[in-house]
Formats: sequence, C-alpha cells, structure tokens
Amino acid sequence: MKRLPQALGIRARLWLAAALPAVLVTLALLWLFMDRHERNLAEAVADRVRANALQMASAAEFGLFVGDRQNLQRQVNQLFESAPELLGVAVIPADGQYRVVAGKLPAQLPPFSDEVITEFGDVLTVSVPVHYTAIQMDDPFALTPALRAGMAPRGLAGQVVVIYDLDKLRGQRRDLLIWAVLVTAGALGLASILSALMASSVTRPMASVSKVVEQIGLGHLHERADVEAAGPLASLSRGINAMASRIAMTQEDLRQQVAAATRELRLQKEAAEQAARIDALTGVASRRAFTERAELEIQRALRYSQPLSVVMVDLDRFKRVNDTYGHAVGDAVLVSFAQALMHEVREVDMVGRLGGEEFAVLLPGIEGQEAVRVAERMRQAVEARALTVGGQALHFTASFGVADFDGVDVNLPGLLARADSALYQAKHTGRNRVVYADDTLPAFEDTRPA
Ligand SMILES: Nc1nc2c(ncn2[C@@H]2O[C@H](COP(=O)(O)OP(=O)(O)OP(=O)(O)O)[C@@H](O)[C@H]2O)c(=O)[nH]1
Repeated sequence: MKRLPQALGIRARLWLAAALPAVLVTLALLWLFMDRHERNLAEAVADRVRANALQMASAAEFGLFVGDRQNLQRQVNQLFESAPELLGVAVIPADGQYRVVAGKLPAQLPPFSDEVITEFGDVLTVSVPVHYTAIQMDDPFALTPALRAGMAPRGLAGQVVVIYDLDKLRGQRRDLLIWAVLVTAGALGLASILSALMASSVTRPMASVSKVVEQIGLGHLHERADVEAAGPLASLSRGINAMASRIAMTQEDLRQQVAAATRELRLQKEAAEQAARIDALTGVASRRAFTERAELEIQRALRYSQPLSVVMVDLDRFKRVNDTYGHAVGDAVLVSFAQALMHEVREVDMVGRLGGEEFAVLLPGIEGQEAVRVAERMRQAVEARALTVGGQALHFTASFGVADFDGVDVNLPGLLARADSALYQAKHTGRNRVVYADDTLPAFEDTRPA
C-alpha cells in the first residue's frame, strides 16, 4: 500500500506545506484565546454586575437619605434601560416603607446588611447595602435632615437590588465564541485560498514543463517550454529548450551522416556489383554476367521460339605463350584476343570470360550456318592479330565450338556442354578452326580455308 505522502500530488503537498502551519497556529491561538477569554469574560461579567449595583448604590444614597422617591425612580429606570440583560432594578429604604422598582423583583429579597451575589436558575441577583454619611457643618441652618432628625452621622440607608438574566449574559459569551470561530474560519479559508494559489503558481508551470519534457522524450524535438509562463521555473524551461535544440541538431547531424554513409555504401555496392559483372583484365562480361544474360536469352528463345547460338572459344597453346614470354605477355595476348572477339560481334551479342583463357560468345537471333559464319569471322580476326614482343610479331590463334539452342537442351549447362564438345573437337582436329555441333553435319567440320 502506498504511504499517504506518496499518494499526494505535488499541488496537494505544496498546499499542505503552506497551509498546515497556518492552520495549526491559528487553531492554537483560537484555543488560547477561548481559554483565556472565557475566564476573563466570567470575571468581567461579575465585576460589571457588581459595579452596576455599587454605582446605583452610590447614586441612590442621597435619594434614600432625603426620601426623594421621584429622583430614585428616575435613577432606577435609567439603569434598567441601560442594559438588555437586566431583569429588574430596585432601591429599598432601610425602614422598608416603600420600594422604587423598575422591571421585576424576586419574591425573596436578600438580607440588607451584606453585599450578596446569588445565582438561581437563569437569574443572578446582586444586593448591595446603601450607607449614608452625614457631613458636620458650621452653619446650624445647613444641618442635614438626618442630623435634624437625630440620626447617627453614619448608618444604613437601604439597599439596591439588581437582577440579571443569566441566559443573556451567557449569550454574550456564546456570541463572542461564535464570532471568534467565524473569524478563525474566515482566516483559515483565506489562508487556504492563498496557499492553493501559491501551490498552483508553482504546479501550473511544472505541469506545463513536464508535458514538454514528456513530448521531447517521445521524439517531438520541436516542442518548446513557454519560458514567459514558467514563472519560477523559467531557467529550467530555458535549459530544457536548449537541450531539445541541441538534441535536434545532433539528431539532424547524425541523420545527414547516416544518409551520406548510406549513399556511399550504395555507390560502393553498385561499383562492386558492376565490377563483378566485368572481367577486370579484358573488359568483357564476367562469368556471372554472361551466365545471367544467357539464362535470360534461353527463356526468351523458348517463349518466342527465337534462334539462339553459343560459341565457346579457347586460345590455342596459350600455355606456351606464358611459358615463353611470361605472364605479362600472356595477359596482353588475352586482352588483344578479347578485343578481337568484341570487335566482330553485334550490340545484342555478348562476349564473356568463363575462366582462364576460355571465353564464350552469346549470339541471340541467329543459329546454324549464320552462327558458324560469325565464329569464323572471329577466328580470322584473332588470327590476324599480332603483338610486338622484343621487336618480333607474336601471333596467336583460337579454336571455336558452335552450338544452337535447339529446344532439346533447354538449359544453359546443356547448351554450353554441346558448344564445349564442339570446341573439344576443334582442338583435337588441329586447332584454329570452328566446329559446329550438329549431329546432321560431319562431326569435324574444318572451316579453315584450304
Ligand atoms: N597470362 C595469363 N595466363 C593465364 C590466365 N589464365 C589462364 N592462363 C594460362 O593459360 C594456360 C592454359 O593452358 P592449357 O589449359 O594447358 O591450354 P593451352 O596451353 O592453351 O593448350 P590448348 O588449349 O590445348 O591449345 C595456362 O598456362 C594458364 O596458366 C591469365 O589470366 N593470364
């Protein structure tokens, strides 16, 4: 199973990296704030309700002392209307003869003497005693009513009772909590959005660069990363673009080198093939080229019932030439001999060197005596040739065996064998002559002039 961090995408990881610390810090601050403020708020509420009652007690002191109920009622109403969480406010003189009330009072009032705060259900009652202090003055006409009434200079004038709706007080705390949670949630939402934007500003160019790299990897070397849109990855994008350009250039170089090498190889191969088809010494067709052409002409002769002849030619006593004059002279004789043959044949004919001093001539379109006449012409041309060696003329002759393609021997070996047989007969009946391989003719026809 994948570990969680591996399963997360880059965008989610960046988002977490940016948002997680902010979320944790904000939640910790919220918890601290709530914990601290809860206690402070409870104390503040207690202080406030007590302060309200003490303020009222102070304000009511003179009214209680002089018994000014009208003024006391105005003060009580004022306090009652000042805060919505107040259920009732009352001022009661020490002799209990009257009560100045705004709102409602509990059935059971707390005792006069002490400052009392009681909580019962959803009601919080604060009772504060009101004391008077008579001021001694020099002017006997300015005596206070209390002094005039023979009262003690300091004493209990009455009490102030203030009743709060606890639910409303708690509601204030609840409102504060909701407000704090909403502000925190808003801050976290804002932090999340900013983190997502930050993560996106990095992952968007990364995705774009990754796509380009993937395309380049697939061989699309013309793909380029958008450097302007890459933001923080601009230098990476430039590097990738430069790399792709270099790869494309190298690939183009390689392609051109391969094309040049392939061209060169093809030319060499063609040259080698051409060389294999031509005999290097004499310039006539090689054995391979002659054989291929002869096979072709046999097929043509078979299909169209056209005449075809082959002449086998062999230099007479050539070994003696080599032995007497050396191999180089022998080569020169071979070249001259081949030229004599070539000179006597048509464009459509083919002279080939089958090996050593053994040659063959392919004569398409003619047969019988016509072929014998061509061979005779060649024989005479060879005989007429001479090389000057050491100031002396060197003559040479050749023997010829002629065979027709008669449809009996339908392949080249058969045709060549019959021509070779005629050549053999020419050799054994005196050389420098043409023998026609035809059963109807005499076995050894001497074509030499008498
Ligand atoms: N100089 C040279 N000699 C070659 C070449 N190829 C074959 N020979 C020689 O040709 C000679 C052929 O001799 P043989 O087969 O005995 O025939 P021949 O001497 O011509 O006698 P006949 O054919 O019976 O008239 C050999 O001495 C070969 O060495 C070549 O390319 N150059």
